[in-house]
Amino acid sequence: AQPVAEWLVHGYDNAGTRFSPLKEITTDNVKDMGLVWSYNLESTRGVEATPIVANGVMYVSAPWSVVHAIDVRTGERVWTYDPAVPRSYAKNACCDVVNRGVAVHDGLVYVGSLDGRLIAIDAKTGTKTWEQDTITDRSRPYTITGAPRVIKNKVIIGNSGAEYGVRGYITAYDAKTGKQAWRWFVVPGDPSKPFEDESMAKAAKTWDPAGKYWEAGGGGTVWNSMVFDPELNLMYIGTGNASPWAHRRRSPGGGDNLYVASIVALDPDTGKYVWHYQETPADNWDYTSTQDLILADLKIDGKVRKVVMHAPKNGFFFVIDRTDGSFISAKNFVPVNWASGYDKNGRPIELPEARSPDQPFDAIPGPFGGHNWHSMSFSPQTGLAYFPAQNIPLVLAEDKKWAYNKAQPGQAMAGIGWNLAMEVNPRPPTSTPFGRLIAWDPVNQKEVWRKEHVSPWNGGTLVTAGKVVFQGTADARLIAFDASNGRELWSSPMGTGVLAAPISYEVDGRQYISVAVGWGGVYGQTQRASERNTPGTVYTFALGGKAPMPAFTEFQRKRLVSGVKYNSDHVAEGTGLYVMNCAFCHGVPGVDKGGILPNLGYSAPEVIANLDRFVFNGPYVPRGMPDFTGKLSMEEVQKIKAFILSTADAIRPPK
Ligand SMILES: O=C(O)c1cc(C(=O)O)c2c(n1)C(=O)C(=O)c1cc(C(=O)O)[nH]c1-2
Ligand SMILES: [Ca+2]
Repeated sequence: AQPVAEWLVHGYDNAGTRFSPLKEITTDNVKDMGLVWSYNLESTRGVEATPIVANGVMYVSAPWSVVHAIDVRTGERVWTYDPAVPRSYAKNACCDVVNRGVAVHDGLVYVGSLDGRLIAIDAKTGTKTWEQDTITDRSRPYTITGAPRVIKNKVIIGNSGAEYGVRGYITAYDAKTGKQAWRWFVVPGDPSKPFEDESMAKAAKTWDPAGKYWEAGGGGTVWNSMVFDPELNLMYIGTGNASPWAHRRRSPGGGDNLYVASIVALDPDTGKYVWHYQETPADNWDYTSTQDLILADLKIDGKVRKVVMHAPKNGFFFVIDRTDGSFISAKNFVPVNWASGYDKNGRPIELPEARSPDQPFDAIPGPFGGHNWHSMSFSPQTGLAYFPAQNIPLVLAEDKKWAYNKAQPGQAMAGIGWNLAMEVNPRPPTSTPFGRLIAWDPVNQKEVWRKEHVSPWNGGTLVTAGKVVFQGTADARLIAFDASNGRELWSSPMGTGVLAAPISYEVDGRQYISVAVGWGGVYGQTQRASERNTPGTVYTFALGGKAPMPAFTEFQRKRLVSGVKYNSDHVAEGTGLYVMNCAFCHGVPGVDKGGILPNLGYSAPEVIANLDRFVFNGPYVPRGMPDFTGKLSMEEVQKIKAFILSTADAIRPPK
């Protein structure tokens, strides 16, 4: 049993509940909470880390996988460790240069670096003890954004890259020495070569080799969730979407494509596959199952069941038997238009229009998910799970011209190295965006309360024995809710939009709430819901805290670009080129407000006039922008310019 006082593991405990048993802060007195200290993470990109607090020190990772050690009594820096990720590597990260946190075990702090290394740092001194390259194939754009976990003296890490085309796997290393203990691949490799294990031979039967799925890697990356049941001696992971997204392109003859979009149970000693439950068979919509898993024992139909709970991107809340992976129940927690429900065997009942070869589909939830990685919590007191639900509209249509890794004219997303085999937004979406906090009863599979927020992309949650739920929001607040009914009890402004989950811990008999804040992640690259743009900061609160808030920085909106000549005949073609090559980082010119990356509608006229100088081996390549040399022609850049300029003209208020 861990001391209740600290926050030693990513999800608070092995079960990943994010339920703190501390109860000095209650629904009655939370209104008296104030700031105790704040700490500058010196960053401008998404902060997604759950801090770890061990022996009075907070270990938290910032963008670019930089680790900060902070004295929780004073908020002062103990040390920082920068793994010196080459900034040019950012082009390989689909969703910002984020890091979801460190693991701490036996005097060492573990971080996965964006460029794929696992590093052990001395917790006292902040110096490196060992480092391992976790990447099996350096010719592919693998990244790491997830937090490592330590299970039975092994430190375990997965990776990312399924939008680009990689083969997902996880690896365990001896926590002390860094020596590799085991590795489990999520999807099969080239079937003409020997399979790594039996589970891969079994999985290969669910892929059609005519799709040469191994060329694009197959996907199934493990980039977020990992929990552990010591009694059953099983660890559980959630696996990501397939590479490429379009099922017909990677597996033309059909097949479920194991083990993508699944919950998988592994033996933590050997890495051997034990069971799986696939939440989205034959995924076609980027429905990753990497969202936080939570283990609990729930009384269902009069019987206590050992379950794993999950609210993945696909919009259904799952309750699965964690002893053997058998299906208990699934119910949609947001509106869903790809499936009408799940049958008693746990298979989705798909709606036919969801996989049309010819028609664009405005999937609900869209590829950003009905729930993304933002952490879920579960209170055994209320029996409720708390998580941010959302919809972010995006229309997809199968890309018939797709071929792996070939930047050919008209091939969607090839210029940025993505292999989706999908065209994005071939027509404008009609579904409605929303973001809300949901309190969900997993036994009865129903929503108990909700709180609507002003925007999607809100922060993860913490729930405490004081019956308070804490959540940060996209519009830059930290809010306390009554866990039973969702009543808002307290809130504080934050320096910018919040993504990560708060934590709670006790030092010298006092309960603290901390949250690491920095807007970004995939949605935050292009959009924002707050006018604040303060650098990444850790805020720490307690009852009676009286420290002043640090000064907040305002987001500086520039002027809509104007005064550059363009040919309006180019706009139509420029629109498609812009969406395929620019939109994922820079958003819709002038319409999206600009997230953490510049919105090109607000560029200086000189930048747009000379756009080719930025696009072809430009000044931002060393900072992570892709180089479009050989992927776009000079004429195509002229067309992209016309789209940016005409959009700015279209939304400019009349004089
Ligand atoms: O398939 C992958 O390997 C992968 C990786 C990541 C990541 O590492 O951040 C994300 C996603 N997919 C993804 O689909 C997604 O929606 C997403 C959001 C975020 C984020 O940090 O905001 N990361 C990722
Ligand atoms: Ca993905």
